[in-house]
Amino acid sequence: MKIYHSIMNYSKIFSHGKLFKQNSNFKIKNQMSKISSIDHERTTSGDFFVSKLLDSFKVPYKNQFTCLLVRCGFCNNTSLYINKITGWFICSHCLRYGDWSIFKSHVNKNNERICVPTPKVFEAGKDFKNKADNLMHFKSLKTSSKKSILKSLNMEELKIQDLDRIPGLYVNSENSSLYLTMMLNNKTVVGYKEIKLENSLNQKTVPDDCCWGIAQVPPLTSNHSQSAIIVDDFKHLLVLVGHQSSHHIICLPHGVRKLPQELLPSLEYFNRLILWFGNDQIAWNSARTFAKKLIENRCYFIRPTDDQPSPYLAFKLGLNIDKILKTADKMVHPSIIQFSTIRNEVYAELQNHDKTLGMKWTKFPALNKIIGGHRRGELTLLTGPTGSGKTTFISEYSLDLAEQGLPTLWGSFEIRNQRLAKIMLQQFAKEPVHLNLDLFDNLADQFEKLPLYFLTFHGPQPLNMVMDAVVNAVYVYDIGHVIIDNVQFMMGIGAKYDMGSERFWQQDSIIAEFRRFATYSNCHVTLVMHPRKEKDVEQLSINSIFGTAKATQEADNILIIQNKIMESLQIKKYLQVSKNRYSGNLGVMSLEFNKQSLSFSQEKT
Ligand SMILES: Nc1ncnc2c1ncn2[C@@H]1O[C@H](COP(=O)(O)OP(=O)(O)OP(=O)(O)O)[C@@H](O)[C@H]1O
Repeated sequence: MKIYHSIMNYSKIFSHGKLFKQNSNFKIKNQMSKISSIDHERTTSGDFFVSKLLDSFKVPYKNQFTCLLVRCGFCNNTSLYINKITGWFICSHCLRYGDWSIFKSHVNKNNERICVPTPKVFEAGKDFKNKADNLMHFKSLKTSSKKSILKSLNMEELKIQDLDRIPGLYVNSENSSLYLTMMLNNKTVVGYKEIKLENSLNQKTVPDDCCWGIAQVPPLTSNHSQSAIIVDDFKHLLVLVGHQSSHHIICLPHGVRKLPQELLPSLEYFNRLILWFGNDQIAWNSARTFAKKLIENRCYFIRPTDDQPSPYLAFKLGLNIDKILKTADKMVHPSIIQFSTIRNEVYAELQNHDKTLGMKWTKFPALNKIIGGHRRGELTLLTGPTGSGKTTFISEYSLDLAEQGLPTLWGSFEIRNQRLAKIMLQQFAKEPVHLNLDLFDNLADQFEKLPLYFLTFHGPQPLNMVMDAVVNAVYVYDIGHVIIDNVQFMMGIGAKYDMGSERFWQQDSIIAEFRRFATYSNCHVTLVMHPRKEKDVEQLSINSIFGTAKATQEADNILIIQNKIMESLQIKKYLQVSKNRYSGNLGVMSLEFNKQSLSFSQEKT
């Protein structure tokens, strides 16, 4: 079975800048053909077919954690990694890379359409090489310069000689910036981090969108150790290098924001990965999501309690780093557990009670009060009368979270992505963009940096196609929030309200599938649904949701946009929280619409 993946990152479209000024349809089609169409073959159970296909072509492979390792047909080294889930591949020696269809065309000798993969050119690596003439390796600096660097980083207590063993640490000639190289399989420089010493919070990763490597420091005691501690910031890496010597220490290029599949080959060597991120909810969620991608049974986690903060904070508070490392727990628990197994996790949740309530909306404080926040792994239903503003509201609601860094995937089955993006851009700009087109380029530059992705599906789609794209996006882009607008359009029943029993059954299976997906992937799913046809004057309730009771039973949260007709015949709107499984709090939030910014925000401007 061939399944075509249809995900596009809107930033890719905006990167052409003049979307609304030029012939947008043509540009978008062009972009889509590049980004979509990852040719997949899966078994009926949904597993990727790579290994089976390699078997059938008699291609020997070594089964690793996330990839299969094969002999490269171009350079003849056993250094070609194929991702087991997506089929994407790279040879760490000749740097040829591509998607599964390219690889497959090569091994399938009968195939007439052979695509030749091109070696990857790492622009950031070249850029670093150009800079290198003006850089000095940290190890070769004078002691006084090293001390002053540590002072700028507020880490004077670290021993200089410990930092000398970081292979990729450089300083510029003005002693104003540190550079930490990111390597693919410890061989090729593919990117770097630049840290301004006057303010170490001012750091950037090059390339910022998707770096294919990691920073890695080998252990002192034995180079054969296959255990690594993974951190999300260079400061944590420095602290750990100064405090322990038996594990490799790895710094991720994009912190807890994302873990691109392209850097997974660099982590294949390790059979034990200790994930030590900060002790906030975002870090904790990322650790759990990353562990799934890294293969859970080799992952251990430093649970985020007050006495186990991030490595840098632990160092500043004088805590015992070795002791904290010893608490690293396995991610995977057996099917049957006792309280002792989850005791630490429960303690961490109790200690971080406010953080476990979820990510707060900046624009909807009233919603924070009722629901607590936006939590991963939950299913939310949003309904409301036709034209009441469901799309407009959920667009702003999701944008608020994406602006705080939550990778978000939109499935807009009812309106075209261009229209949705236009709404979002107006909400982002807080003013009508069409009245001030000069703002467009600047706005689009900022907007394209948001972790927003859009399914290219429009109109009715089979559930398996949609789920396939969604599951793939979660894997590739670390999506934490999926929005489907709306379920009836996806099913192909548009605004018709007469559902036969088959339709009910179909909708139930869609909801059950998204429920399972949300729980398993620790990803929040928001489904927009039409209500049943009711008289316009009637207030909607949980029972007004389209379909059987399944939808309302499966949902964790139910949000209803209500129209209230005042005596003055004005229509006032409010959002009613009719179900909240987490805390049980129910309530209403008034919705004041600002037509200029298409916003319901309660934020004071
Ligand atoms: N509170 C409001 N007052 C006035 N206009 C609004 C309000 N909310 C949304 N709108 C406008 O109404 C139109 C329809 O909004 P929207 O598409 O968000 O509704 P919807 O409930 O998703 O519609 P549908 O039922 O067709 O899916 C849009 O032009 C939007 O700008």
